[in-house]
Amino acid sequence: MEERNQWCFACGRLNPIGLKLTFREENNTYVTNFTAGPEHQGYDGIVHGGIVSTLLDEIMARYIYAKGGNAVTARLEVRYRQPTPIGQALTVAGWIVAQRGRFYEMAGEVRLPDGTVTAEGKALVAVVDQAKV
Ligand SMILES: CCCCCCCCCC(=O)SCCNC(=O)CCNC(=O)[C@H](O)C(C)(C)COP(=O)(O)OP(=O)(O)OC[C@H]1O[C@@H](n2cnc3c(N)ncnc32)[C@H](O)[C@@H]1OP(=O)(O)O
Repeated sequence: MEERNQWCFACGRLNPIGLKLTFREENNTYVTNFTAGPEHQGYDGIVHGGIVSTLLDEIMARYIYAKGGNAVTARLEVRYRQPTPIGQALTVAGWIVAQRGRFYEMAGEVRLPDGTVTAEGKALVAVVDQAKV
């Protein structure tokens, strides 16, 4: 395992307050599962929008990282369709929409166990030199 970046807030195994996400690829889609707790909420029972945004940011950028690129998010847009509840096993998925040189146009979504999409993401992910990350 690579020793760098183990304190990533979203995926680092050493970060004691991180989300400790793990990932898999299914049918050209990058996927993680996450169950938010009260420490991740804004309003009672509702996942903080910044955490939802983090989940989407991570799934989209890390897909390009997993494919071997030093990926950073250049632009991120989140549509919060409905409140995302804590205490439910969320599925977060991201996929490539298009590639233009070293920029990837990405999309993603957060789903409840019943398939309801609570948030949608769009991102532009850039591949940069290793020295920059
Ligand atoms: C275990 C490790 C975990 C791995 C997964 C990590 C997931 C985390 C994801 C993140 O959150 S990364 C942190 C948040 N993102 C950043 O900190 C990125 C900060 N921004 C940059 O580093 C640079 O702005 C960037 C690399 C995105 C682009 O700078 P460049 O110098 O490479 O691009 P340049 O300025 O030469 O522009 C090239 C083209 O891209 C366009 N461009 C640049 N930045 C853009 C941008 N932000 N949005 C849209 N377009 C952009 C720019 O207009 C131009 O288009 P044209 O050629 O058509 O003129």
